[in-house]
Amino acid sequence: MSAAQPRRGLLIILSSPSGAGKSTLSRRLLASDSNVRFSISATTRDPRVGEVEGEHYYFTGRGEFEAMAAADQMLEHAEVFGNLYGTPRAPVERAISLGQDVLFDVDWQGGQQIRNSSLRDAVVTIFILPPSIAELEARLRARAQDSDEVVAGRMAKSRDEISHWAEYDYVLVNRDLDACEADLRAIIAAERLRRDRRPELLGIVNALNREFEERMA
Ligand SMILES: Nc1ncnc2c1ncn2[C@@H]1O[C@H](COP(=O)(O)OP(=O)(O)OP(=O)(O)O)[C@@H](O)[C@H]1O
Ligand SMILES: Nc1nc2c(ncn2[C@@H]2O[C@H](COP(=O)(O)O)[C@@H](O)[C@H]2O)c(=O)[nH]1
Repeated sequence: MSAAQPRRGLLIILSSPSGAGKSTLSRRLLASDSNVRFSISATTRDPRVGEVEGEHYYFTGRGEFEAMAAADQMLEHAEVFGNLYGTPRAPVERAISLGQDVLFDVDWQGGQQIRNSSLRDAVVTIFILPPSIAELEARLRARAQDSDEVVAGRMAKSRDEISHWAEYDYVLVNRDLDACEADLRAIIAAERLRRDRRPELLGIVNALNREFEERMA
């Protein structure tokens, strides 16, 4: 890696139907990997019990949210389950320019928008499947943070979210949490290696091409 080109962080995107385990996996990863930081989204949804402003989300009104989006301050934004959610752009750009990897918990619409953004070269997308629909519902109910009506709404949307699985680079099944976390770490380790080796590989390929040209001269 040359001094003129500092290593850029990865954008690691996690998507899944609601309740498959993105937040749980994110918490585990963030607790043990100091080079990953979480992208704190803005949302118009009401805070759940225990959710902290600026830690879990930036809780905003619709007007404020729409003004940020109109000012191009969001890397992506979408309506999910009747609320607006979006990723503030500046913290992500700052973190990756410092070489930190950024973890996103976003729905398929957010995943698509980030994958199509100017940062696409550094994006790694991972979709988390539940082992079954019955288990997905059981997890949403066991989390005990949403009303029956909200759980029903999220279950109704889960098929649509799952239909986007093949758009992702990697797909994991979160049956056993420890095993799924291990797979997630393995993906991140491999993607870091791929990014870190790229400058060296480009140098080697350039040298090989020069050699071809010398032989043809
Ligand atoms: N492998 C697992 N086995 C059993 N329970 C799990 C597993 N993974 C997560 N859970 C539990 O399932 C519930 C939902 O998980 P979590 O909140 O992480 O889902 P999520 O995908 O982030 O949902 P949302 O999209 O609604 O934010 C939590 O109570 C969590 O403890
Ligand atoms: N497109 C985006 N989706 C987001 C963002 N932040 C969260 N989400 C997704 O919303 C649902 C519901 O989240 P919850 O916290 O209300 O359970 C879930 O699928 C998240 O992945 C975002 O910034 N952009």
